[in-house]
Amino acid sequence: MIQIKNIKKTYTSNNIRVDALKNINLDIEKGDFYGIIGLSGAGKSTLIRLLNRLEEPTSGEILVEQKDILGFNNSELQEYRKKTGMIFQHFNLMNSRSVGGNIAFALEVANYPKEKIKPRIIELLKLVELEDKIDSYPAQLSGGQKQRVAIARALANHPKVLLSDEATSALDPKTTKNILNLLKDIQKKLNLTIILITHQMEVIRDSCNKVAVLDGGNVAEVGEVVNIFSNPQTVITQEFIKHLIPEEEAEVAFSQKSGRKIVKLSYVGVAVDKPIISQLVRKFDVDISILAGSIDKLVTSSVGHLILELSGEMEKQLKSIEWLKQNKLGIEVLYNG
Ligand SMILES: Nc1ncnc2c1ncn2[C@@H]1O[C@H](COP(=O)(O)OP(=O)(O)OP(=O)(O)O)[C@@H](O)[C@H]1O
Repeated sequence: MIQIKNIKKTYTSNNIRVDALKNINLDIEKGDFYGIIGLSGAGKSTLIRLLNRLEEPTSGEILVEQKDILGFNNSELQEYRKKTGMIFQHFNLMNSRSVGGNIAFALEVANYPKEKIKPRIIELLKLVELEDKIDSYPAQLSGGQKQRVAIARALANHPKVLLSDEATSALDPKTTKNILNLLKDIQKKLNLTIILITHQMEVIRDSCNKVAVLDGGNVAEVGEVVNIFSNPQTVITQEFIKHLIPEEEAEVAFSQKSGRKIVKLSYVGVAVDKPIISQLVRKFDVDISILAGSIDKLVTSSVGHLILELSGEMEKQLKSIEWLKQNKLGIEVLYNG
């Protein structure tokens, strides 16, 4: 649905040159909930601003449904923007207008038929479960409610794509989950493609099926969230994931003893059900202690991590590790005692 090809963006101000995006290639399919994660300065906002043409790239191509959006004339661009909704970290609501008035604005500028505006507002407020707030003003709403209004406004003109620029970053964890659940529901109901940028891996975990990790203007890693979570390839991705499970590291540091090995197993989906530990004990006569464990419930599957301490004869420990590798479980030796 969206192809980003060889995109480069260089800013130059006061003779200082910043290569914000160096060479970005991404393929976003219809119906994806596509996450773009990166540290501050990685180029996330620049990329999303290119997608709705608030910025122009220095070079490269962006195709949306096979159309080159960089070649659009004014009326094509206007039409494209109608079909591309956007939500922001700070909601960007007009304080002088009521909830209904904020949504009406998006419809008015798109020349929506006057008599259909009120029914459309009611329909949108039902979708975001805020029908009773139609006459309230933004100042009377919580952060989560404001973001719901912003979502309703972004959907007013039946967009095909919704761009979310750190839309949950100003919200507490519980409200963040509510908003992500709402976005997932809406995506299914309306068959939307959502592109979400964030600096939080838990947001990716709780909402996206695919993710691109940006680092210094490049794509460090890209793929299905389940693959990236179970087997992150780059240090930057490993760091993002590590932040979700800090307590495991403390356990490992605390448990290091000579003659024992500590391994981390990663397994996906159905592998969660396999009796791995009992098989290991029976086959190799090793002793196993579980130091830590977690299951990340992703949108498409689950990824489990187990941190095990192996003890007993060294040869049996080594054979156990070999067997785990052969069984195609992700295995990393964290401590080689
Ligand atoms: N208008 C601009 N003029 C000059 N440099 C800019 C401009 N906008 C962004 N940059 C620079 O481009 C780089 C990427 O910025 P961008 O805002 O895209 O990153 P980001 O990943 O969204 O960061 P954050 O999470 O902090 O918003 C940064 O070095 C930033 O300073």
